[in-house]
Amino acid sequence: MPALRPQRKPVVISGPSGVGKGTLYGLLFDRHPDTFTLSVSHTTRGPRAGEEHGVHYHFVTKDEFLDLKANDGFVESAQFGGNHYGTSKATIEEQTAKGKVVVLDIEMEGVKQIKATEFPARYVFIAPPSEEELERRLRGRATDSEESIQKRLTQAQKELAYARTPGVHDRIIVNRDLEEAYKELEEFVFAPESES
Ligand SMILES: Nc1ncnc2c1ncn2[C@@H]1O[C@H](COP(=O)(O)OP(=O)(O)OP(=O)(O)O)[C@@H](O)[C@H]1O
Repeated sequence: MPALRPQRKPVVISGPSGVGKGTLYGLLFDRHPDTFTLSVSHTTRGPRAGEEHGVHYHFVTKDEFLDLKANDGFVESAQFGGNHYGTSKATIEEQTAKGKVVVLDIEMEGVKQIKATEFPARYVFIAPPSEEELERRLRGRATDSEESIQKRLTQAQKELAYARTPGVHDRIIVNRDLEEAYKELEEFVFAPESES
């Protein structure tokens, strides 16, 4: 690996569901222990069994969430199934201050929101080799219903179209061969500022 220290600017990773984002940054975390950390979101939903406050999410009340939002405390936020979710600026700053490179796994609307702020970040999009292969991976994962797979594929088309907009992403990585895609991601996150 390069002797270079990674830049500390947070890395925003996006891409369609099932493309392999989690697999790729999981490898990054395994192979570079203590270098990276996944951003911890805020949510108003209740914790599920085994979920810990401050580890999986910052669990907050709706009032706390809305207060933080009104005070411009989030780089991005959204509502799903009646619950609020958001990435707080303070959380990213605290994690960065601990010496970690914060990785944010964010969907397209969140990417648009972060890009509309002055928040310093590097943007990488993970693309599938083809829509057929994306469908194969979603099915192979065997975690989704048919309806959910169809929804994810429709959403994927929108994400791929947005990702083609010039200037949105600093790097687009096609996840065909996992090791090759991993090498590209590693090279991107370790590149000196001027190159990324
Ligand atoms: N290069 C690759 N070749 C073949 N299969 C892959 C590759 N990368 C990832 N996969 C497989 O594709 C499936 C989806 O990967 P993963 O769950 O990491 O996607 P994701 O983008 O994080 O999805 P989500 O956004 O829904 O969390 C997994 O079963 C994973 O093992």
